[in-house]
Amino acid sequence: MNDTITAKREESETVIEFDHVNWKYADTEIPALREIDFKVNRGEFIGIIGVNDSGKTSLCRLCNGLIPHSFTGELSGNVRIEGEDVRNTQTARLAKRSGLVFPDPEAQLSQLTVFDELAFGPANLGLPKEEIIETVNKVLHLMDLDSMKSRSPYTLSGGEQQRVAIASVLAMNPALLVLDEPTSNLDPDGTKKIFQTMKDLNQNEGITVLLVEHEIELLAEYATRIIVLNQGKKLLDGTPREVFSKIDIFHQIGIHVPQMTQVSESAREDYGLWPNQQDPLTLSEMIDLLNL
Ligand SMILES: Nc1ncnc2c1ncn2[C@@H]1O[C@H](COP(=O)(O)OP(=O)(O)OP(=O)(O)O)[C@@H](O)[C@H]1O
Repeated sequence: MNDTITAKREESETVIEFDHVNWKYADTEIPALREIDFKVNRGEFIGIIGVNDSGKTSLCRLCNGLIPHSFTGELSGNVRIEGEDVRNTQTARLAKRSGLVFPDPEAQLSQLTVFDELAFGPANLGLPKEEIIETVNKVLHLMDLDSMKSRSPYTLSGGEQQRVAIASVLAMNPALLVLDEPTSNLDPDGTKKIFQTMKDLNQNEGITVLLVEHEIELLAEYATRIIVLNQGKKLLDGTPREVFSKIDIFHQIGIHVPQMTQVSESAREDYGLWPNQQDPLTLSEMIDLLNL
């Protein structure tokens, strides 16, 4: 790896910027995304929430140039990844800046061994062999996959396959990791492990994370910022505490807030408890609130 994944990047603070973005697929009437406007700073861990069809996957596709390069439709506004406009930049070049992980890891795997899977992207970029080997070994170690490097990715469990899919994206040394419902096929343990891996990559390796998820409790615990999409529009954007305090809005759009927040709000509304306290987001915050 030229600049290893642990090395500090010199580039600007903004990793990705959506500037009044509208997107409509060619064969549809209603735009999938409308007036989407936000910036992601280096080091953020962003959770994206929304009901079905709210535009989450479309937003992910814009984050690495799949839209507009692999989908036809109408795009207005600008998406810039580390300053480069996705419209004018080849997807191979964008892949070095922003990596996308899909819900179904198997669909993302294609090689005979885990090692080859990780080497595939860097090899396509034409990197020298020694550099590829060094990079792959580093990422295998980082993702705790050393013992599996000679195995076929198809013989691994769902959680292991998802780690390989993430590792193969990391081997491209992106500044931004975009994950579209990566835990949708995993059990609770596998899901928690993916969240913990994301936290480690974010905090220890400086990788900016944008994670589409339905796991509200885990997002409340791990994300530094939450964006809520609804009908293709950005409805809420703020820290988990700011966003999940809008309980009425969550009820309206049909998404639940963290259980502890809901219980705390009911306790205040129905029993007049802790009238001036902030609602907790997690169990440990609830324990603090109860002075246990
Ligand atoms: N390839 C496509 N061609 C045409 N329309 C599409 C395509 N992909 C998505 N759409 C439409 O765009 C809108 C937003 O879909 P998108 O998949 O981005 O939402 P989502 O929030 O990820 O949904 P889900 O949670 O169900 O995956 C929907 O109306 C969907 O039908």
